[in-house]
Amino acid sequence: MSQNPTQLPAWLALAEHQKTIANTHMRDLFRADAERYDKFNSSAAGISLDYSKNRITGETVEKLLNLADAMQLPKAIGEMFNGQVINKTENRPALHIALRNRSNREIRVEGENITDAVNASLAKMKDFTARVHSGEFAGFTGKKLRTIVNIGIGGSFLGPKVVSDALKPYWNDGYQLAYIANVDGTDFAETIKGLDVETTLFIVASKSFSTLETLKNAQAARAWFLAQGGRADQVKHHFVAVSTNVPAATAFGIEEANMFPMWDWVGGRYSLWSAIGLAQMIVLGAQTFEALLQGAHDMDEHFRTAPMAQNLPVILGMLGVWYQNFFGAESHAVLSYDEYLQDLPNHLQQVDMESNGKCVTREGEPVTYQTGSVIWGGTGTNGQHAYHQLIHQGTRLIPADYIMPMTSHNKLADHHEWLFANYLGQQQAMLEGKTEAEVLAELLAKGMDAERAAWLAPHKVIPGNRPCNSITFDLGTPEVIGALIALYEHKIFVQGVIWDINSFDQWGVELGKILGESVFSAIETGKTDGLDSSTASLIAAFRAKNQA
Ligand SMILES: O=P(O)(O)OC[C@H]1O[C@](O)(CO)[C@@H](O)[C@@H]1O
Repeated sequence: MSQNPTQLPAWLALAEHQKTIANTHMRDLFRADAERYDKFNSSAAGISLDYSKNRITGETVEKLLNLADAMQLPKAIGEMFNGQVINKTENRPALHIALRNRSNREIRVEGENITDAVNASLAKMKDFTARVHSGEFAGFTGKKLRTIVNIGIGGSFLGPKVVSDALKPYWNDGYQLAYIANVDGTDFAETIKGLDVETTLFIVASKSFSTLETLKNAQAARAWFLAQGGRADQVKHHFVAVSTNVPAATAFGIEEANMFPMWDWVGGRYSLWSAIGLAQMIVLGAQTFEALLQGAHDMDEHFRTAPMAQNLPVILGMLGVWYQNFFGAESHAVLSYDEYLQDLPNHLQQVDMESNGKCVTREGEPVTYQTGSVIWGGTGTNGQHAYHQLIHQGTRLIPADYIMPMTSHNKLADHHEWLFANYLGQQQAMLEGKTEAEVLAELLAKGMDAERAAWLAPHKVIPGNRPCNSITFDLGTPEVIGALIALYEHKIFVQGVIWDINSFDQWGVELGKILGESVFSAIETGKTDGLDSSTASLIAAFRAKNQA
């Protein structure tokens, strides 16, 4: 039997408590307590979290932690870290933490200490990286491989891309890195344009080696390689694979020596720390990649050992539950004031929405409450000239994480000061807003006549009282980026535990894949009997345009 969280006394206490908070404005909470910032602040692994600008009091935090306790969060954390089979529908543990287990703690899966296998894979990645750098592993004409093209999708693309973008200041000189993910010929065509076949290395990154998009793009890359003058027996100089599926990668023409392992106990969306990160290691260098792992490990250790009240993933996760389940919020914005982190919302969309977009409990019973939130976002200040209007004056409550490094890799005039000023200005607007009295006084002071001012004022009122977290760090170093991504991974886990769902399977994406295959065969044969009229008509229209 599942434990329905909504029936727990801890949940009911929160629901009661919410009624008092619902009528409290955060600006009053700040005015009443000069130490509010100090009270709702925590940091770990180079990341500081100021969560004072939330609709909470000390009592709220206590009650949220009671709920975490009642849902046995500490036990669940222990189970994940100890390698228990927590992904029950796929009958496997979820051990991305083992991929960055820098202290070499023993973690056993079916009796085997997987830390050894992880270290061996890392050693193989490092050796390969060194051989690419030195030119020992070279292209078919003997030239050094300088352009790395990662072919993969979902977790074999989004996480790796966040890492390589975030760590651009650390790239080795002379390397290019490109990604091909979509089964849209445009993605392939635009990426391949102008590449030099002699110096291009394709990494086929696919845990399953059966993902349609990746296989189609890998085949297209192989065809391109042959059309550009490469021979079939030279494919091995330009293609390597990261996969659990050795036979499929072998059938593609990749030598077993050039295959890098993956394991069933790593979910695709949590795999950037594994050999799925090979392209990043080549471009960044092994030392930087290991620093990324170290940062994630530091956050893991914090999550595993820190008391709940100071535990960053626990705090972030429980605040999310507070708004999604007790205030009816539907989405959560990730607003990064760091150009290097522009893809973070995309990555978190996959990690969060594929993990917690579930409507049954771990035991398969329908949930009676909201689970995963809609994750969206972008970079500041661009977002301020777009969706911030809705954040400030729309009808929906959208909690937001504002993320920013205190110092910049690219110091330019007073840009960073302005960026930080905007970072804080937006949060102030969310917190304080602007009352009707303030708006009126301003308009009248500007000389507007009283009737026009009274009419205009409601349009300019900003309600405020909209919650946000300030997440800061000194500089986007490899360690910090590792810790930041791990922080969100664990936040998602915390929420999955509270909602009693399995955050590590993804059955919802399977049906569309299967239906895509049957539509494909209908496109080829023209047989649409039994299909709904919309699908059948659109197939007919597509065939009419695409068949000679
Ligand atoms: O690495 P693979 O096996 O090609 O899978 C790619 C992605 O497909 C999914 O299974 C579903 O979209 C993701 O979980 C995964 O990251």
